[in-house]
Amino acid sequence: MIEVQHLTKTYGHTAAVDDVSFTVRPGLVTGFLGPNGAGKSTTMRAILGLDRPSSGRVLVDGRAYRDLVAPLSTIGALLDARALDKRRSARNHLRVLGSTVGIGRRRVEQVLELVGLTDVADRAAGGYSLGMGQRLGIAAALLADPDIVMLDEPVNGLDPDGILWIRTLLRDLAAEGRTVFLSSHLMSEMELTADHLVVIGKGRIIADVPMTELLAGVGENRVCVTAPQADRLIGLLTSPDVSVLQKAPHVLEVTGVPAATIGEVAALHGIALHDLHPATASLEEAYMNLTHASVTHRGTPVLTGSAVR
Ligand SMILES: Nc1ncnc2c1ncn2[C@@H]1O[C@H](COP(=O)(O)OP(=O)(O)OP(=O)(O)O)[C@@H](O)[C@H]1O
Repeated sequence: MIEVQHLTKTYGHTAAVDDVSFTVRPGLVTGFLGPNGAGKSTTMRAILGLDRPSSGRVLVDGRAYRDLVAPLSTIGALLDARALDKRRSARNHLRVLGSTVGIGRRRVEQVLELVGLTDVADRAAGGYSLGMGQRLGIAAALLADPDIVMLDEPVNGLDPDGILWIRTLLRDLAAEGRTVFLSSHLMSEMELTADHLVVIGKGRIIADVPMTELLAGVGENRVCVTAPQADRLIGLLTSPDVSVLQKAPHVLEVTGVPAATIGEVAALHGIALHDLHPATASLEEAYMNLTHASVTHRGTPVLTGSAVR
């Protein structure tokens, strides 16, 4: 378990993290989300004792990181996959890391196999692709078979096969009763991987909720309808309590009427429906709603056509 208690970290006059409290529980995959600069890495660094909190504290299995008896087998972490000696091979990197805590060569070979690096294990890590480097970082995090796994952007640079692999791995680790905590900007991937979410914006916690609860709160009361005669249906559904959004010529999103009622109205007027289902929100949509006010680094739309000239 990881317990973050009233954590504040300031750099100069700026609070990177401001009175943040949450608990990461065993047996679940907990996702850590937030816009760029929200404070995710700062929080993760504080968990590992790499940054000293300005106030508050972080406990890992009940102790501050520096007080852990066996830190590597308590929490395995990947914060920055590039932070390693680039001249060293993956095999040597893991052997050196393992030797500091009595981990033998057999376990090194096991994790190399687990992350799919056995074939390239003797090549210098400096020549690895981004995805291979990530795999090596994940191997290092798992080396001492830790109870808690914490990964900052683990899917960064992984190919589709690698993304599926890490998703399955993290879900399996949680199913074994371990604590899994990961950050990612890939909402679709987080939606498939995490059971619980902690969302941070401008250094403060915006949400600390089960995934199902977050998604249920957004999709409520909306129904997707596909009908070739969508225009006729709009006319029949229009009322002060109902809003109809035409998402495509034949596709409507209706709020305020149950799917069954829409089906009955359509049947009564001989309107064919090609599809009718309650809308489910995506994590991306829920996340955008939550964090809209907390985005500090926003791009501007690309201008096209006459607007450029
Ligand atoms: N060493 C530092 N010195 C000064 N400011 C820092 C330092 N580290 C982080 N910050 C600031 O703290 C804030 C939070 O940064 P942090 O890296 O924790 O965000 P993040 O959520 O991990 O962002 P990203 O998604 O872009 O990785 C940012 O405003 C950042 O500029």
